[in-house]
Amino acid sequence: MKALLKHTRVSKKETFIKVTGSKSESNRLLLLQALYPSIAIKNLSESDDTRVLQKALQVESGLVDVHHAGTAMRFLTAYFATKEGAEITLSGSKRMHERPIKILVDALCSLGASITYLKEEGYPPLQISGKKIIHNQVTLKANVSSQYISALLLIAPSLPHGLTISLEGKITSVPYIKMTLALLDALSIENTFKGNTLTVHPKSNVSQTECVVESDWSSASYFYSFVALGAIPSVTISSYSEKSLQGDAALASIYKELGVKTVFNASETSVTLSASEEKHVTNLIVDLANTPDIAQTIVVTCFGLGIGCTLTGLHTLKIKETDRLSALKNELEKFGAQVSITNDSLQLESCNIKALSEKTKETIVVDTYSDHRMAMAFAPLALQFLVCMNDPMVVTKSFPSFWEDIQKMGVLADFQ
Ligand SMILES: O=C(O)C1=C[C@@H](OP(=O)(O)O)[C@@H](O)[C@H](O)C1
Ligand SMILES: C=C(OP(=O)(O)O)C(=O)O
Repeated sequence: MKALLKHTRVSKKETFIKVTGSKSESNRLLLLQALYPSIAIKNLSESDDTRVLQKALQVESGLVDVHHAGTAMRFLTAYFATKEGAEITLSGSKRMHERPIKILVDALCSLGASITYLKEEGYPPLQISGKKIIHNQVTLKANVSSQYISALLLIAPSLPHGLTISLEGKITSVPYIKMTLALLDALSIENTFKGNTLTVHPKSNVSQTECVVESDWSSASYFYSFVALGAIPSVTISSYSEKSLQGDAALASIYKELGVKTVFNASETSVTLSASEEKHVTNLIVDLANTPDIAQTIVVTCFGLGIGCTLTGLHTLKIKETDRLSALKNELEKFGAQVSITNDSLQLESCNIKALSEKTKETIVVDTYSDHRMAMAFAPLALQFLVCMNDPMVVTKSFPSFWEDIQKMGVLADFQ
């Protein structure tokens, strides 16, 4: 399937959008709910990744296919490995079988788990026989993916002696680790994070607790981009609060530099994004090691504004849904951008975007590489170029109503 993106008129009145719950918070809470059924969850994410995890948690033996869902793959590996009696084949999409998992598998096996590789060593699919784990000390590398660490933290309180995790190397995507710990705190599960050591105490039950998931900040990034590129003067999105567990809430300060003002409406738990009077910077320099999922949105916004950017801390992008650094370079160059990449950074040169969009008469076909964020990050360029999106339904991985919601931003997807 393809989608021809049409730029339509929008009413200048303020518009409102309800965004589904954070997929990171939802997936953590679902895992914890499987361990402690007294937890109730509100505003659960409607993403494919959350649905896949929810369904997988019902399975006791046999095949579980998580498709493209990275957190589901990593969290379920730890969950099934420590669930006595579980006999599971855990597989995923072709890309999932290229996303490394050895660091987590080695950590679990050192604790006494039984996990074997069914194809290539270090990668899914996995054969897991759930065991009672009595060890409580583990060491692992922390510079590849924080998901391995969150996976261990989530099952840690269910182990008879809890778990002490020693992290080696520079810790990546730290806010996601802090989110996991904050959710344990919310359930009164004792934990500490000191230097490179994480400790979680055992907990046999959790009292009845209702957890309300904040809406997804990574999904909010696309509205920031639309506002920055002048789609609409202002949009209010819910349900968000100033004190967030999600690292991607850093969007508010990053997009201040890109000309978008953020106002939190505390009583309505919403946030209003509007074009600010302050001019945007002419070159954006930002380290995204804490917020890898908004890299694609930011670079495309900078291109749409005609400004340059230097993004660093991108070492995890190569092992996500696709190699996001190469994908960004390939697709931005189709629009006439000048992009250079290394293993952990991206540099975009400034350009005369008005001249570029006026002289480009042909439709630019954007490939999405089975990556929801490629489709969503590039969609705002339909305000300036004729864009045709290949495989547009990839968005359902995190944001199923994306194409419907962006009609309010003046972009209509004509599916063909
Ligand atoms: O724990 C999580 O919910 C996530 C952690 C991050 O992964 P890495 O730690 O691999 O960067 C992020 O990119 C992913 O979308 C969600
Ligand atoms: C990287 C992502 O997800 P995951 O690693 O969970 O597949 C993402 O949603 O951008």
